[in-house]
Amino acid sequence: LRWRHQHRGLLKAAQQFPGPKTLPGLGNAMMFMCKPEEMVKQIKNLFVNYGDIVRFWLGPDLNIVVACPDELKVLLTNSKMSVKGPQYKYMADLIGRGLLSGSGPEWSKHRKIAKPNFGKRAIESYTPVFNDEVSLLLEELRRKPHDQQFNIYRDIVNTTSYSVCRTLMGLTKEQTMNIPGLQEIIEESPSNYKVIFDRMTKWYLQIDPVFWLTSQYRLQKRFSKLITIFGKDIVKHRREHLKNITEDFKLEHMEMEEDGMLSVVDRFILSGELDQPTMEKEIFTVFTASQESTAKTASYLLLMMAYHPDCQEKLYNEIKSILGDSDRDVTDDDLKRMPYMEMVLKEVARLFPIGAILQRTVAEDIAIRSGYLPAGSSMSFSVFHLHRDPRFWDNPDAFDPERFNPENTERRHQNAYIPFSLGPMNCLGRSFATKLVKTICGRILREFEVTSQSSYEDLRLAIYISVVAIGGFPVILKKRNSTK
Ligand code: HEM
Repeated sequence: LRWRHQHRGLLKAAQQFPGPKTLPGLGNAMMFMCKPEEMVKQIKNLFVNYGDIVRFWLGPDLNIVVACPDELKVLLTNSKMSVKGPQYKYMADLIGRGLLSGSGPEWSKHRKIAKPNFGKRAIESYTPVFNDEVSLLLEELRRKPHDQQFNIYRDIVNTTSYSVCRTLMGLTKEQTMNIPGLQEIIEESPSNYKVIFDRMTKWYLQIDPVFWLTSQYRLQKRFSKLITIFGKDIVKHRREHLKNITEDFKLEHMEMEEDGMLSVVDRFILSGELDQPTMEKEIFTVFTASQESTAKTASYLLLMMAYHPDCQEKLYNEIKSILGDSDRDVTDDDLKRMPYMEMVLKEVARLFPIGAILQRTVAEDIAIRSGYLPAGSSMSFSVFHLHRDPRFWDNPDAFDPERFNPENTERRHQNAYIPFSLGPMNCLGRSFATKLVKTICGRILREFEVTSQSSYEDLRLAIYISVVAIGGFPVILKKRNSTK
């Protein structure tokens, strides 16, 4: 009763929006007590049954789900919306309250420090490392038994992880190979994302003493130790490296707006703004935000090519016309001349967004349609559902890169496509990810034809923070005759 009295403003404001019936104490939390695969359907039903601005309660948290793209754009670009939602606190155990799950002065300071490494000039400087890592990947793929199906994500995620360590972290190849626990971190990351998502969606796991009794907690604790050691090792290497760099060089490069001569870790150290534990968490944040997302996107792209041989043929012809028959490095110029690759990647990011459901805290009342989002509530949005909303996409579940040809791009709803989110909290690594995915896929598809024993209709998806392919990424690679 006291809670109802204290929050009467929020309760009253909630009445502006339609939504499902609530249970005392739990609100609508039971809605998410389902298999992850069913969650996609549950959320869709909300929009079908209640329209495109819907309220639901996760215990005491009022969530307003906005599914109309124009309103979403206005909201996401509003500075009153630059606070991450309450569900991000379950990420904070592993990654702290900084770049990815934080808000306010700490988030903005860290984002500003890291930003030069994601500018155009910095991204250009990563070309040799990306290509070197993809060459190693190709060697690995050439060794795969002929005609055998395998989960290509497992190979690609090593490439993306090593690429991140050798660019954003500033490590050498040898240092990367010797980071303690790196392989375990790569392998255990997916189950740890699932723990975070389970806590976000299962009300009983949000009660700390209950969570502490679970095997998920033990898994998270073990993982937390691994990432601390990982962060410490990287900081140690970079502190040693920085001892040999002149002060003038450091000053000059710290001031540049776009620059890859210092790594993100160097910038964290030189800024003097982060203490050691915060730095370790931010290092893991950068690592985890980048290696899994790019590996998954590249794997989805290759799987879609296996499922859609006509698209693969078109893409192969484009790649071959630019790279020819030799296994040479892919440059920025090459990538600029691959418009079909761009269309395919956009379609992949439409169907399988990495940030599937996102949330912001409403810091002050914000007008929306004839009402307002009340301060203290959360605004949630499902990028997954927006990208498959039949109001904005014909035959939305079909894979069709032609949606993104210049003519159709002109015609489609501009705000209904937000794979990297929007506004001040949009993705920092967009150009990094796009280039790495294209380099990986361009060189694999030039050398191999990709097929699969399964088909697009067999693909089963679930949402655990990002969109997960339940059966993995099963492909068969066949070397093309013309490649050397
Ligand atoms: C295809 C790959 C990627 C996709 C689709 C993607 C997508 C996203 C999305 C949707 C967000 C918004 C999250 C939110 O609002 O809660 C985000 C945030 C972020 N991403 Fe990415 N991302 C990708 C790759 C990367 C890479 C390579 C990095 C490199 C470090 C990165 C770093 C970040 C960071 C730091 C944020 C937090 C931004 C902030 O809140 O200020 N991402 N990303």
